[in-house]
Amino acid sequence: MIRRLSRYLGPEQAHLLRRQLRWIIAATLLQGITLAFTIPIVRALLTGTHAELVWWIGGFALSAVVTWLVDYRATVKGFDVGSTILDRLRHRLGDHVATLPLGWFTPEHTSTLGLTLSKGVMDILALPVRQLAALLRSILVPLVLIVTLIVVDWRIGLVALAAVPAVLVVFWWAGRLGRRADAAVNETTAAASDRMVEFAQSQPVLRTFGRQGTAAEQFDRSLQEQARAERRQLWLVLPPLIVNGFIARLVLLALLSLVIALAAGITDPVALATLLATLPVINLIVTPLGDVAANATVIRICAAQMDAADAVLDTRPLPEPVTPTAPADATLAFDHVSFAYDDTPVLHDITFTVAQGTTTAIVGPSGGGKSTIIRLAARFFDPQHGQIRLGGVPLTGLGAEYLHRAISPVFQDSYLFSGTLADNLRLAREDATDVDLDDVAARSGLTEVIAALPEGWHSQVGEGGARLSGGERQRVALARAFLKDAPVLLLDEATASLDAENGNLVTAAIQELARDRTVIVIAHQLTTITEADQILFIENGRIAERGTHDELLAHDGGYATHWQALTAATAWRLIAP
Ligand SMILES: Nc1ncnc2c1ncn2[C@@H]1O[C@H](COP(=O)(O)OP(=O)(O)OP(=O)(O)O)[C@@H](O)[C@H]1O
Repeated sequence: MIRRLSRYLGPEQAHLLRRQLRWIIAATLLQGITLAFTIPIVRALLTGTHAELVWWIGGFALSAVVTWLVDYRATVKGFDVGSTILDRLRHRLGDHVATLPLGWFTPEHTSTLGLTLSKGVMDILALPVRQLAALLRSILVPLVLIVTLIVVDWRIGLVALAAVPAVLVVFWWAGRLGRRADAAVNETTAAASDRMVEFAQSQPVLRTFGRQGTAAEQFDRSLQEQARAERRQLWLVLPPLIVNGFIARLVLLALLSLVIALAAGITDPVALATLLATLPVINLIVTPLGDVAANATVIRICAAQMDAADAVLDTRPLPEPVTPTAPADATLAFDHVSFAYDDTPVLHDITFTVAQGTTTAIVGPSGGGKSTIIRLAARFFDPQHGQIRLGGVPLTGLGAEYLHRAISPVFQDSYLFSGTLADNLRLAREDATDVDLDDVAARSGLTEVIAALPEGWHSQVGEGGARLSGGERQRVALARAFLKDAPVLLLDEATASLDAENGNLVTAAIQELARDRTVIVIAHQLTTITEADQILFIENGRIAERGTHDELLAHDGGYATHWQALTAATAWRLIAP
């Protein structure tokens, strides 16, 4: 655990933790010594002189003041470590996440990451700020007092010492039992927050179709699963707490019985007073021993959050070449590529070439693997088998910078950041002038949209572009691609959900954007398909057929059937109004 905290602090700041540990150990040892003064004070009260009593009380007071000062110092150091971890861990997680493959950002990972960055980091913070000192106190203070007891009467000291291994076993047991339950709680909490976001976002669709009930049931079910996991966690935490309390009481009973038995055989008043003076110390040993299981529970919660943070930090970024190689041209080639999401194979032995400046349309039934091909071309992931090359260079040898410079992706879910319209476009090219912005706006059908907005280019688009319509968001995404002016265009032509006017505008913009570029497009528009230089018909993760539109129609296979369905659907849409 200390090693993991040091890792979060980094090599330059790890000394802060070592320094804090030294102060905590000094404070807890001093606390034990201060409490040990109880024995001579009680003995002096019962049998000593006034001068002796004053002397011991003075020693106690001095020790208490020094303890308080050292403890204060340890607390301050704890806050130093805590605030450094808060800052560094969040930054490290942020920096690392920025290097992860784009394919890592599934809804499950992003909601777990959100929990780790908020609640998780705060739980980890509790460790240096509070919990480390509490844990060391519950172990070191009893140990100092046990040593004192051994000095006073070795028999009482040894009985107290015998309790230590039993309590340590409980500590280990509490940690082990709870860890399993924590994993279930973390998983169900992430799932519930996922459902909650989905439930809120899907309200318009659900209400339109009168299906609030179904989604509410799903949301309710995930909350119930979360509550069930939390109940189970409570049940698993309980047995070690009960056993810990039982051991503490057993030790107290054994020690009290021993003191009484020993006192019965003593006649010397000073020896008797010394023996009775151990009674308050015995109580001071047993109380912290009884807190060990509770401490173990809190530490375990911190450890579970550390596991979640480590899972992110240990996710490997895609390998980057030592010396990136520039692509010779904009020809894109898939060479015997196979790919699986985790253990589920999705693409099998995909081989094709998109010559520079040509368009390849990908068509096929839903779930066949079309989007996965585009994601691989944008290097969201690396394929498990085969190679993808741009301008003769494998994507793994190209390096992120050459790749991002060469490729413009325009996907269905192109994200807009909360900020102004101009900010969103300048993501594609920071130094774009106002004239450049107006130029790409005209080419992507954005000019009227901007004219209609109260603050024009400086209008806020809202989180995720919520203040723009679907068609307007797509045109912004296209304008970004125009501005970036990359030689390769990866496109998901999702115009089906747009109205006729928006659909035509977007299609026209796409056609202009595609001119003279290397294009892979998941095609839905009939003209995009018929005008493509090459069509790949993807079915069940394989290239089932390939060729031009006329060749594939003549072949009269899966593509021809797919085409008939597409044209029928389009004709129906045109006639229906
Ligand atoms: N991130 C993911 N993790 C696991 N499986 C995935 C993931 N993305 C897609 N899949 C699965 O991979 C298969 C191919 O999906 P893909 O999105 O590539 O198909 P598609 O042909 O583009 O479908 P559509 O036309 O419906 O968008 C599907 O079975 C899908 O469920």
